[in-house]
Amino acid sequence: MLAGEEASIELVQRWLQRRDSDELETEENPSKECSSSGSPGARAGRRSSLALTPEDEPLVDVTNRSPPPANIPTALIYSPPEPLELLCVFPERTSRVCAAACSAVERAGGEARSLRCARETLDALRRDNDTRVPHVIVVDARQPQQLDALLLARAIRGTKNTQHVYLIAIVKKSAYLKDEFGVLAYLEAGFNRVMVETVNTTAWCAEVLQARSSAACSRAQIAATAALAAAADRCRDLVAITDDQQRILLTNKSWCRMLGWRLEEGPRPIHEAAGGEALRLATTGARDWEAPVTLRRRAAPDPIMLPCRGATIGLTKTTSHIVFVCEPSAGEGDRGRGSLHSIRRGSLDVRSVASDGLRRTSLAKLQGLPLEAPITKVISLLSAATEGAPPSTVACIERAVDMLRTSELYSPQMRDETKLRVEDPIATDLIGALLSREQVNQNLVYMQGNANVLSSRRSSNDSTVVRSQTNRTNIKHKTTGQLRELLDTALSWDFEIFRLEDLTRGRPLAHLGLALMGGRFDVCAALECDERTLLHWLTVIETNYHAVNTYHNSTHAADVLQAVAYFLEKDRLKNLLEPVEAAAALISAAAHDIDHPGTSSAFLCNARHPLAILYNDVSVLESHHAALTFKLTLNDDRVNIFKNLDRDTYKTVRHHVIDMILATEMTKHFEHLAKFVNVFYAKSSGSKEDGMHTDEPLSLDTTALSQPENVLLVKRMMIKCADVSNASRPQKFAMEWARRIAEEYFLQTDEEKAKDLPVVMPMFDRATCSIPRSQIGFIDYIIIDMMEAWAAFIDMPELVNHARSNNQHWRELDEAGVTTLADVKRVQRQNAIQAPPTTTAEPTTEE
Ligand SMILES: Nc1ncnc2c1ncn2[C@@H]1O[C@@H]2COP(=O)(O)O[C@H]2[C@H]1O
Repeated sequence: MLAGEEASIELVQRWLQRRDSDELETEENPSKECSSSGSPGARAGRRSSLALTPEDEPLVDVTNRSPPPANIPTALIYSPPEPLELLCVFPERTSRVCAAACSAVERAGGEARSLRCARETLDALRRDNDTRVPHVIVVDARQPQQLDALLLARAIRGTKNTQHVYLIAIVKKSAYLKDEFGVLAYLEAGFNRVMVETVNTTAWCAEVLQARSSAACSRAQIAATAALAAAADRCRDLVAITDDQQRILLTNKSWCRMLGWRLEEGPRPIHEAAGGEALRLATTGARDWEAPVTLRRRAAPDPIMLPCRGATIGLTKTTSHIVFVCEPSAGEGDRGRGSLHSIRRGSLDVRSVASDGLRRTSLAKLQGLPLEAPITKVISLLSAATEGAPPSTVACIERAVDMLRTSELYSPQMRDETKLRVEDPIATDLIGALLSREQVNQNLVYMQGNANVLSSRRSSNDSTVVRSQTNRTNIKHKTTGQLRELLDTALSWDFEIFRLEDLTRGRPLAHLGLALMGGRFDVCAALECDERTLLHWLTVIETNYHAVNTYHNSTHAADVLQAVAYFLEKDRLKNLLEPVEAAAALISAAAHDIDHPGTSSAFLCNARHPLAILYNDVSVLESHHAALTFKLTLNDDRVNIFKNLDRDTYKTVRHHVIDMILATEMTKHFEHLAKFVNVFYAKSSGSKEDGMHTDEPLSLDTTALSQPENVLLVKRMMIKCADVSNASRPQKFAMEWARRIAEEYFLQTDEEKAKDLPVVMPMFDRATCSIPRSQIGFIDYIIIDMMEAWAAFIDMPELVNHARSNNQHWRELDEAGVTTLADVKRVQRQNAIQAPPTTTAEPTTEE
């Protein structure tokens, strides 16, 4: 093998290893069933994979979803048949399990050898590295005091040329069954599979054959990638490949030679080397482009400008790599080619211009497929409009098309973020944590043996189910005079929610739910269920909120339910929603934060909480709230408010409830808001690019309500606004909610520090955080825009008025030196906010 080839293979391998370790953070098993046997295999496929699930096949490319998938070189990925090589590491010389594995391999025509300790194993791997790397290594993990299997797996993975080796850990059945997430520690250490000890040779035979095939496939993929890297090395074009963060991972020899880089250089930001239009296109989400690039040479002061062709690669919707291929001019390459293109003055997005011959051919082929999405049509129309248009119009349209091609069409960048960052770090912390997932620290060092880093404040999912089924299933609703009087005001915006909390001894949801859902909105009629079932449902839902949470408890659920009920009474919604849709909205509100642990999704991801593993770090809490709502509802006929619905209606209600609960995820805040504004507010033609921040007044246009998908936007907006309506309530309520959420944030920070986890909102430290300033930021950046849009839609100006006046009040408190929880409590006391003690009403239980 040539020295350069070796270097590039090593580079690729390092790069694959890095990718693998990144993936470990995010691609764990989606379900418990998978975690025991199916998933390790699937994961093994993924560890070094360039592909390859059916939905990733090239067909995706033609649907014009962005970014485009790689043109996967499947022809390169083949695995020549080769005899199976097994290495067993068993401390016990006479192990019957080891004997069974070895005899299975011999039966399958392969070769097996066994070693007794980690040192021997690592020595053998290093010694035989180029000649005899086994396909499968089986490690005895049953006696940690004799052999530390996890340590050995890590060491094996750290050895050259072992990415494709299939690692199996052998455990005792009792250990395997003891902990459903126990396999995670093994997977993290680098094992592909955890297997219960067996002396059955047939079982071993099946196991090693599968493992061999997986190892061979993985080896073939690595070899194919190395071949592509070697091809790149032999090109005269300058090639660089970056990751999604625009850090250069791989460069070819021409790149290194011309720019003075070394092949083995680690990841570096592309902007250190390149600039110009090509970089702009690459970083704004274009899929395929040709544009000039400026490249900086280390040895020369002046940059060079070259034509560059590029592509954004991604096997899924997200970009994984960006490829730059820069064409050296005659004087700059090794040898002149004589047919070099001149650098284009303007940029050319290959896919947006129909004059490209190749593309026309493939388009012609694709036109027969029924795959055209509206966005494809829009892009085609815009591209057609460039024909014969003046250059400034072409440039405008090209820019618009670039933007349309990004997958983040509705996620505006926070233009004011810099200002916010400079002005107020507390607001930056809060808004950053609410709006982005980047707070999740993917590089956290895993705390070994502590896969179950549960918040001490949360109860486990399963235990909540049991609790809710066994307790209080037969509650009779008795209201005292005071409570009845209070519930009579349930449809006013200054409803005394905290008084309800007191009067019901922390069980406001069942009482308010019964009054609103059972009473005013007659959810029972809409769902064809009886009131007793509704009461049982409300009770179970309420029981599964954590009373210990200061904010995310059933009082918050009741508050959101009350806000949704209030909104539903507005003419616009009264005339819009069917009874069953109103019922779905109320159900979503009541259940939208069920089993909330009092910590954020980012916290759960950082702590590798089972829910984060289950939901792959995506919409963790919201997915859990929605799933648990249905689990609890369907589990028990006495609770099942949907039991009488026909199949179609049930499906509709389920769809609405899930959609609304998921809409409460704050990372999608601007996406939902932008969709709502774009659909229901007409923009003047002279407005700025994104319409959201234009100074032009927007005028309400409700004609789009005739389309059901737009009604969905209204429902999402309704629950979103209800969810954070606390900041648009009269001052005394807003203040108490702010105190409660701040306390919960502080507790999260305390817990993060205690457990040595990354701190999601470092400014939210109880000793130093200014609560008024957090509220000013929250209202300025989250509340005002949203409430303005919603208030105009449902004709409820007080939403904005309260938000503004609360903002003003927090500013005054800030100026007066109010900072901590104690300060806020003092102000509350001074204002006599808290209601005087009241006699409590008992919802009585009968069994
Ligand atoms: N008054 C407030 N101040 C700061 N953050 C808030 C306030 N009200 C709601 N939030 C945040 O907004 C989020 C909305 O979704 P969650 O209920 O999951 O969690 C909520 C809090 O994190």
